[in-house]
Amino acid sequence: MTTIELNEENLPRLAPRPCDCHKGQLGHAVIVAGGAGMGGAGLLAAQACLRLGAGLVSLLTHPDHVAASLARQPEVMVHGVTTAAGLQPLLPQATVLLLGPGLGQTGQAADMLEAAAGSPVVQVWDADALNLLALQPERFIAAGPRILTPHPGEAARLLGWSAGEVQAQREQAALQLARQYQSVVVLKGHGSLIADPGGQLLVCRHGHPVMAGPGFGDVLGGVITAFVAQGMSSVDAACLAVWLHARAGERLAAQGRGVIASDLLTPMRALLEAWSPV
Ligand SMILES: NC(=O)C1=CN([C@@H]2O[C@H](COP(=O)(O)OP(=O)(O)OC[C@H]3O[C@@H](n4cnc5c(N)ncnc54)[C@H](O)[C@@H]3O)[C@@H](O)[C@H]2O)[C@@H](O)CC1
Ligand SMILES: Nc1ncnc2c1ncn2[C@@H]1O[C@H](COP(=O)(O)OP(=O)(O)O)[C@@H](O)[C@H]1O
Repeated sequence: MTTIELNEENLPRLAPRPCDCHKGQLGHAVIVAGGAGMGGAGLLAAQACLRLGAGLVSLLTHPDHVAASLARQPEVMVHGVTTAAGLQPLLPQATVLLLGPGLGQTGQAADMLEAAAGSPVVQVWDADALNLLALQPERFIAAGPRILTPHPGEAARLLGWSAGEVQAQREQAALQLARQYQSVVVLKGHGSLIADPGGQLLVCRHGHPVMAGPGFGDVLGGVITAFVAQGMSSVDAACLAVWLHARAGERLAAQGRGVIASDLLTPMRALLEAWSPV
């Protein structure tokens, strides 16, 4: 097994925007996230997606979260949705989907996930989408290409292993997940790994323990989605997002404990602009 270390020699770049660029060329990310009590997860993902350059971002979330989300981020189009039927009219607008942050694992969440899985666009599966997939893999076969972003606990559920077993053999776990689910996989945690079903494996050796807090994964999901929206391949989007996210965490490390996930947005944008000027 050859593991490629992500570094500035092999890191992909976003293409510069043409001067007549308009938002319709930068993708429409539809994010299905934020069940009862977890509105922040979807909002963090939506903000990150918007801040890393997606053309349009729609957040489909529990109705309880609509007003707060709009107040915090009016550029995001926020819809209160709790059923698969409510989701259907919005899905055809998507050029990329992000499914799962804070979604919950209720029957309605599963129905919404099943409806979204039928979309032909690239689908980023995170958090509760992964937990639901682990419970009923045969129900949630995606119509479009899929990127799975498990942390070690979610990876364990998907593989039927323990989290300890995943951590003891992270590279095998990432490759096995990519093969088993025929998806690009980002196995998160210290030394995040990116695997594809063909057996390609990359590792990011950046990042910092200040990132051990709520919502850091939700932000990563939003960033991957933003890069797919802007035309990157799934593997390139995953690599660039993981690297920027980890490097931004390192930049914040001097602030010590209490760095929060939304703090990543400013340094990630600065790093992206240095790496891939607009
Ligand atoms: N503001 C919000 O609304 C937030 C909502 N969240 C949502 O809360 C739900 C539950 O997600 P959680 O991730 O908290 O719970 P989980 O039960 O999925 O994961 C926690 C467990 O996973 C394992 N694990 C995770 N990372 C690990 C690592 N790096 N090394 C070893 N083991 C590791 C550990 O066993 C840990 O106890 C998800 O839907 C998530 O999206 C979270 O994202 C936190 C923020
Ligand atoms: N100690 C650490 N070193 C490097 N990266 C970390 C560390 N702790 C957390 N991270 C990163 O932060 C993110 C946490 O994601 P996740 O566990 O899904 O959080 P949440 O569900 O709260 O959003 C992952 O991208 C992970 O790689």
